[in-house]
Amino acid sequence: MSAGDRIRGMPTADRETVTGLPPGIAAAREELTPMLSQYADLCAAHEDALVLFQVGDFYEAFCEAAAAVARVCEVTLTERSDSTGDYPMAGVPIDNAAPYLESLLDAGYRVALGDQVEDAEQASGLVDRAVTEVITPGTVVEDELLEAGTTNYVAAVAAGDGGGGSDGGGGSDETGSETATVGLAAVDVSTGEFLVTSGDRDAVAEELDRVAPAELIAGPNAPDFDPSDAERGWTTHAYDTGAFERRAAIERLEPYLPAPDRRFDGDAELRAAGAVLAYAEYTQGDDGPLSYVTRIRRYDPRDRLRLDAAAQRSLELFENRGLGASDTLFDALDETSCALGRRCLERWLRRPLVDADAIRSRHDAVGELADRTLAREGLADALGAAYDLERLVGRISRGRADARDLRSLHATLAVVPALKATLAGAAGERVDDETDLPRTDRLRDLRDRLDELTEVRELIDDAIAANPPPEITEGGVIGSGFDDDLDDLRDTEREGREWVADLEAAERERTGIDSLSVGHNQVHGYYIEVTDANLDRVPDDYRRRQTLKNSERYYTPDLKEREEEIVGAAERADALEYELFVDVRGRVADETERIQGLADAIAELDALRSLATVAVERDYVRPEIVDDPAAGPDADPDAGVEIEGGRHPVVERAEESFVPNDADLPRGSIAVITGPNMSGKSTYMRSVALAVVLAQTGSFVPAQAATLPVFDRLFTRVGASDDIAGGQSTFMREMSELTEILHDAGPNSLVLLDEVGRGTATTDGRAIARAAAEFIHDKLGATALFATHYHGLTDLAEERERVFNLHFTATREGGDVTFLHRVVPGASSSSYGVEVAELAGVPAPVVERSRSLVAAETDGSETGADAEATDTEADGADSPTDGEEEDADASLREFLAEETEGGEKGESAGAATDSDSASGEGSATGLTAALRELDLARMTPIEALNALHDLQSRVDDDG
Ligand SMILES: Nc1ncnc2c1ncn2[C@@H]1O[C@H](COP(=O)(O)OP(=O)(O)OP(=O)(O)O)[C@@H](O)[C@H]1O
Repeated sequence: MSAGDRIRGMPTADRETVTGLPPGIAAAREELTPMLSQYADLCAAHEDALVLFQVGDFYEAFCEAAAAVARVCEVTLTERSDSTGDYPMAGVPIDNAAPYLESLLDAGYRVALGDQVEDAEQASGLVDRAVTEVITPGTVVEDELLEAGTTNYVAAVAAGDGGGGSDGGGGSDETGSETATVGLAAVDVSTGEFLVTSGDRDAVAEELDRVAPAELIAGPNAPDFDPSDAERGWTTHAYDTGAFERRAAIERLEPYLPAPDRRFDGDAELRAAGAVLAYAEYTQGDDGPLSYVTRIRRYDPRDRLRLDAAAQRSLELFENRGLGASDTLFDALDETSCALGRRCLERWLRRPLVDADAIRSRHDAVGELADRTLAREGLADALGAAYDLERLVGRISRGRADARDLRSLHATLAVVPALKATLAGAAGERVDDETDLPRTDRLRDLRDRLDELTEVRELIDDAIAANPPPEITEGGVIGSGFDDDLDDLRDTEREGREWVADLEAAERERTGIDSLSVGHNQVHGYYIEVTDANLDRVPDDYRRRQTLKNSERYYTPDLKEREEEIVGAAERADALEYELFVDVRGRVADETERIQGLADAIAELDALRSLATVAVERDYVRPEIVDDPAAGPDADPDAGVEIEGGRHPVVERAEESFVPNDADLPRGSIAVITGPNMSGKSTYMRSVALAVVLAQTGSFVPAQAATLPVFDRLFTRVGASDDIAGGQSTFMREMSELTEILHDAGPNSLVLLDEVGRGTATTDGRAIARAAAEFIHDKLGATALFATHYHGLTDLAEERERVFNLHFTATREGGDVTFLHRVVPGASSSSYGVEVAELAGVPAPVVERSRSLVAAETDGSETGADAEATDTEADGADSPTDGEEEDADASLREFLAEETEGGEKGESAGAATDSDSASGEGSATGLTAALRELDLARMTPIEALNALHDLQSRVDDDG
């Protein structure tokens, strides 16, 4: 579950009552004890957050906030009583806070951690506390709260000052409009990745879908997005409008990059970037700039294949709408070995490339790795040992890394030499005879970027113990031999302990008391214990420390001296270790940029290796990328999609015998695809779109051969997606998606339309489908695949130059239909809807009756047992009657209407194979009248069933 998922459905009222200062505390504010007064101050300073306040080993909340914590975290509500009154209190253990924090985030809270910031033992009076971190869905950095190998962004959107508005945020008329520029900035606080872009409202909305932030902060006058946030999986928080002001943004950005106002494309980007940084810093405890945010990357969404949310959803790139929730394209591609690679692959798939050379460069590398089995395997082994460097370096430079994190960094650096050697052909592999370097530029470049960071590795190796404890303040984190002073202290401590260890034997001998023992406890330290029976033999230099029931405990001046030496040395050693550790961590943090560079190289290498592994194991082929027609005189302006033996990358994993299909779509052409239900139309269309997405991501494609142009946008209108949450009817949603396509598609777009128009009455739907297809062909010039049950649409092939028909076939033997899943030229003649209904378990009487109605309608126009249509038949032989096009799947109502008007259907005299067709017109007409009289809207299911039963008996009687 992403952090964004967690906050869906959070009732707003809940949040309002318990963030900031709880009313119960506010009411008693004047008389609070100093500690609760400190709590009240922190709450008042964090109005949007629920404050958890450190008291000893617990994080506590009070009054209404306590009630919320108790409810959400399912902990007991207790009470704190002091001289000023009783206050409800609830707490969670600091040591095991993660699951409770997760519950609070799940419930939609932002949580401010009010930690003790001075040592309780050193403090005179009240311990100082401060908010060290505000945990929010988009800014969590705790590993326990983040999913491995994913990104977690907080984003900000800001309006520019276009429209003549003030510095505070811009003119409201302009910024609300669809064309005003909106800035978008997003940061992954756990890794430091930072993205900035801008565009009109729609472009930014689309980009937000790709970024998929866990949390969004919106500046003044920033547009509202539709559909709403909740549906898109993030939550929107208001944030200090001052942070969106131009001057404040510039000041905020200056420590990160010089002259920020010249780095961005316009004011809106600057404001969004400044605000998101302000928010990120605020959540990290306002300790100043986040030094690991070193790569602020601005980009133009047009530099990537644009895939809107509908396309991402319907192509099931990251989420599967069906039952097998993990069957997504990403899953099919993900053979990465480490979190860095996984995150990189996800980024690539969210933003496929549009530059032909950049695409080919990825294909080159994938090809080389696909050829080099040994290298692939060697890399997988080495990469499997790599930790998440991006998050590690984030923690290191935030000063939150412990010694184990540094060891993890070390372990990752330790694999770099192996990665380089493997790329250059270790294990006796022949790579490049002359250079011993990878064959492709891309892998050579990657090899150069694999920075071994030898000094950092050696520093950690020398400084940090091999198996350090999780705490960094209690010693044991620094290895021996690193610091002379520390070694001396440890020697002193060790010698002292040895002396104590020997003391028992020495004293037994000196005193002659065999039962004498030497021990230690937390309160009294070292002691010599003598039982009462031997007290007369206690020497004079023994000083009494403690009296027990049957014995006395003593110390000697020597023992005391040694003890002080041991304790002193241990304390100083712990303190020195901490200092040394912080110093080492700081020196490692100084190399943040280099470590991030290495992380990028490892990530890319793993992503490429994953693509190569998939290519080999699933038999993908390198697609040939044809140049953009604008690229030069050699480019073929019509070069379109040519796929031989293409497969659907996800469906083929579930289907044992997937049937490969070809696709030949010149640029600007429209394939109208007809065929029975369940025959494979949607799967086919998606296979083509997924081949495009895969190719532009840098992957090979599931086919025998493929030549593909570079598309810049991909649109889909696939399936009926209900939008109940968004309050839109299915048909309304369908039409708004269609609107977007008809507005924005162009010659470099690929458009998938699946059964457009089916959400409304057949006549209207058919008209809309046809008009849309004509518009796409005549005006937009986009390349399109159009699956439809409106067979009339197949006439377009005769009327328009670049429209052609494809259909899917099935065979029928007796009553059984077998889908061949094979696409062939021409249009189909049958929908086999009744057979699919039967497969789905519709009761036999209804199936039989439907069959007889269909037979009556077609009246022998079917060709026979083999339902496969010939081209002539398909492209027009099912000629319209009364000037109307005929649909093989015309609804029952339409059929009945036409039938009573006495319309004779079909001109061919071929006999239908189904025996029911013999039931003939006479009985069908009588039944029709009976059917027509039924008032379905007023019938209960039982009445309907009875009516059906009557009708059936009449058929039997007639029969
Ligand atoms: N090429 C293929 N090889 C094998 N099985 C396939 C193939 N294409 C589709 N299928 C199987 O057939 C099922 C139905 O396919 P699909 O949803 O594409 O049909 P459709 O023609 O779009 O149906 P409808 O018109 O009802 O929407 C798929 O779930 C898949 O299991």
